[in-house]
Amino acid sequence: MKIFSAAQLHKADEATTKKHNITQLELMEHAGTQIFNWLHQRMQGAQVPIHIFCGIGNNGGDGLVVGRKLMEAGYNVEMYVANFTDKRSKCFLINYDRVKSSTKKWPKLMMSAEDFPEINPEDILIDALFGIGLNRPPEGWVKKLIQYLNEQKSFKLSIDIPSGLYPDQALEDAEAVIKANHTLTFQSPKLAFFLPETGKFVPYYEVIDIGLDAEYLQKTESIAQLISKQEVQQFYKQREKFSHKGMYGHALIVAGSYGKIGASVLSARAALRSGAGLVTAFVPECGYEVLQASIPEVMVLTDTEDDLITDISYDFEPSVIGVGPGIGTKKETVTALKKLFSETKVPFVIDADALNCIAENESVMKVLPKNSILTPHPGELKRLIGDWTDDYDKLEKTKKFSEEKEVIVLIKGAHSIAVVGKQLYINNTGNPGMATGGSGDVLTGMITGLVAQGYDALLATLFGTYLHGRAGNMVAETKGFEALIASDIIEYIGDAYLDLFAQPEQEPQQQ
Ligand SMILES: NC(=O)C1=CN([C@@H]2O[C@H](COP(=O)(O)OP(=O)(O)OC[C@H]3O[C@@H](n4cnc5c(N)ncnc54)[C@H](O)[C@@H]3O)[C@@H](O)[C@H]2O)[C@@H](O)CC1
Ligand SMILES: Nc1ncnc2c1ncn2[C@@H]1O[C@H](COP(=O)(O)OP(=O)(O)O)[C@@H](O)[C@H]1O
Ligand SMILES: [K+]
Repeated sequence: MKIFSAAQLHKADEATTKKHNITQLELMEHAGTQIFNWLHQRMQGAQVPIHIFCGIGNNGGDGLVVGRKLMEAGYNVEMYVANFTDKRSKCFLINYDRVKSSTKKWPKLMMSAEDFPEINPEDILIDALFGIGLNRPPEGWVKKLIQYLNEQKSFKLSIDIPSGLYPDQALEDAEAVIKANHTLTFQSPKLAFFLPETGKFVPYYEVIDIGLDAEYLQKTESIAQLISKQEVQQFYKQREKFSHKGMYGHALIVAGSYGKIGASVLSARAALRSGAGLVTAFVPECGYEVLQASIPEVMVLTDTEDDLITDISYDFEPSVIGVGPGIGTKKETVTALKKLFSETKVPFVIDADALNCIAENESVMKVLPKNSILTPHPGELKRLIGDWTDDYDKLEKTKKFSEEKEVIVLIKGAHSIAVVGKQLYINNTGNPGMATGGSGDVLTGMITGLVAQGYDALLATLFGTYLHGRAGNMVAETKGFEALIASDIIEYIGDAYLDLFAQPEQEPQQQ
């Protein structure tokens, strides 16, 4: 799914009204009606008090439409207008009048903190203060209003975006944002929903299709793409009946050091479970028995050193090399990596300590192979590209790094983001249970296993990240978050594949 910027959505709005010969007011009526339908379906006429807080722009206009429709349907509604400026939008004003003529009741005007209403915990709050037109942080009594609403225990529903958040630029005042329980967002989720500093204000959202011009949206290059099941289904390559293991690649996993051999076990097993034809693990001598005993399907090569990797040699042509988990950053390992990178012409998946070795040694950075897939968590990323001021600065710096080095960078996190030059691809699977040691090693193995099978670097990155998160979600369904460990993710890779094309369960048919 495409993620558009505020500017693009405003343009889509214009294109829609022009091309389909409808007015902005009609578009607003349609958007508000969709929100009303959503509420009506859930509330079925329940007389729970609903307080709607409207601003004076089009987001406020949406709130007025919702309020009018709810009142017409007999709901118990109170509407308020936060009158923070006189620059009311045209559609707001028309809807303001419509409320009066339809319901015979003016919304309550709020001019200061003295006008804040009393709210009970069981009431419902609808936030229509600011939408994507926010152009400065809320201040003064408006900020106080946001804080007052946040103090309430009531369920909070934001229209389009929690008020106080910018859709695609850095937050300036985290104390002036509605902490919404749910957000109904128009047409496309906003980039802010997926970034750690702002995503925490959007625990749940749903996209409401308000019918913006499909052709415009299709032609416009979005600022990011959200990768969900629908997208990855198209990546999947079916296995052929007469295929053999030689057709699914031979992955080499270079991982582990004394005390961290488990990292190589996790990566190698994940590569196998993802479907690689053959997997060889290259480990320090001390890892030999551990690997042979724990994964009979994996072949093992060892370094001449017992404790760490010092010279990576092998007697076959790997289809891909996944390198880094648990290898440490000792100088002998750095030297081995530099040699590997400069002498080997196969695709690389580079993770963990291999990234730290690159960041700490300019000479290794210089031989970083083009088209590699780098999978840093934010700590590793910081070592690679330097510090950033906010999430957007982080993305810009990562884009620059990706372009300069010609590599894919997967920034891991709650929503891992693959950065390929200027393009951003946002993963939509995973859960906080996966914040546990070794889950990144599993991901390295999975992406390596996919490249081995012939998926190109970008597809392998996106598909691997999706499956990793989906497998993690399936573990969480049975074990919960806390008990989830990295090995469990591997055990559910198969289920994550099966789930790609699983049909939703059918209701039993009545005779
Ligand atoms: N194409 C779309 O996406 C559609 C958008 N609609 C709604 O329109 C909204 C955008 O409307 P607008 O562009 O009117 O913007 P907003 O409703 O977000 O409001 C911005 C207004 O508040 C002022 N303002 C901004 N920041 C302020 C601050 N910190 N303190 C005080 N005043 C501030 C602005 O000058 C402007 O007058 C969307 O979020 C959505 O709710 C819908 O009506 C239907 C169509
Ligand atoms: N809160 C979260 N929600 C979803 N996924 C998460 C969360 N925390 C971590 N993950 C995922 O778990 C993995 C952790 O990787 P990493 O930090 O490298 O772990 P390790 O080094 O222990 O293997 C990443 O794929 C990341 O996206
Ligand atoms: K809002």
